[in-house]
Amino acid sequence: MINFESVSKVYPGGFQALKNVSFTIEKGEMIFVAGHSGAGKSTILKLIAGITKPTKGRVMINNNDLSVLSDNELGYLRQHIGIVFQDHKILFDRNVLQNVLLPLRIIGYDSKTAEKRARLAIEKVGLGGRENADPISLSGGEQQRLCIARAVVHQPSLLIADEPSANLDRAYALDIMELFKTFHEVGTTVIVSAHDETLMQDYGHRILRLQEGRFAA
Ligand SMILES: Nc1ncnc2c1ncn2[C@@H]1O[C@H](COP(=O)(O)OP(=O)(O)OP(=O)(O)O)[C@@H](O)[C@H]1O
Repeated sequence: MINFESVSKVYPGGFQALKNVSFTIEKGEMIFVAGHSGAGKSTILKLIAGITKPTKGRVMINNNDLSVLSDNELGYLRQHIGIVFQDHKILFDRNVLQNVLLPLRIIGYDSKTAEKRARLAIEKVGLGGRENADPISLSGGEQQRLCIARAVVHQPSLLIADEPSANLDRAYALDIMELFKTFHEVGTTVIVSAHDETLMQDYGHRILRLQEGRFAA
């Protein structure tokens, strides 16, 4: 369970990205974070991933206050989180399989198990057969699928995606949402942000609507 308790975030330079925000996300829930550019969506996701810390308030995951965890404890927690970043973070000097293998190498999987899992994840996101492709040869939608394969290859219990459908045609964007739905259906907690709320409407999941760092009325 994720719990934001009166969380504010002021970035160096003084910009207040979040203003006293409180909410709870249940284990196994799928939830959307909506809002215009600059509303604070990425800040919420980065706080959940422990990438940045609140200026005020507490971010709790399974009753652990992220601010007081040691680097080792945070590292352990992140092994249970998969993140799809807004800026992809694909390594273009490695092929599709090598990109997906990377998180497993970091966790320390043996190479045989790692390769088996990576191939399964690639298959799952619809990129089967493209294992040896250079990422640069993939379309935007396929690159996004590669990022999703890399985020889920270690079977995280929490999957966070920051604007995964940005820059994609509507049909591709909806396909990506469907893919997230399949992870939710097997019990993963899934948090997806987007500025286009129409992509979220058909799912019936909760939408956290942000406006200038607060929940919209
Ligand atoms: N590291 C930072 N330093 C200073 N200001 C920041 C930093 N990160 C974000 N901000 C500012 O905080 C505000 C909220 O940013 P955030 O990235 O959370 O918004 P967002 O809703 O995800 O927007 P977008 O959809 O454009 O990514 C923005 O005005 C942004 O410029």
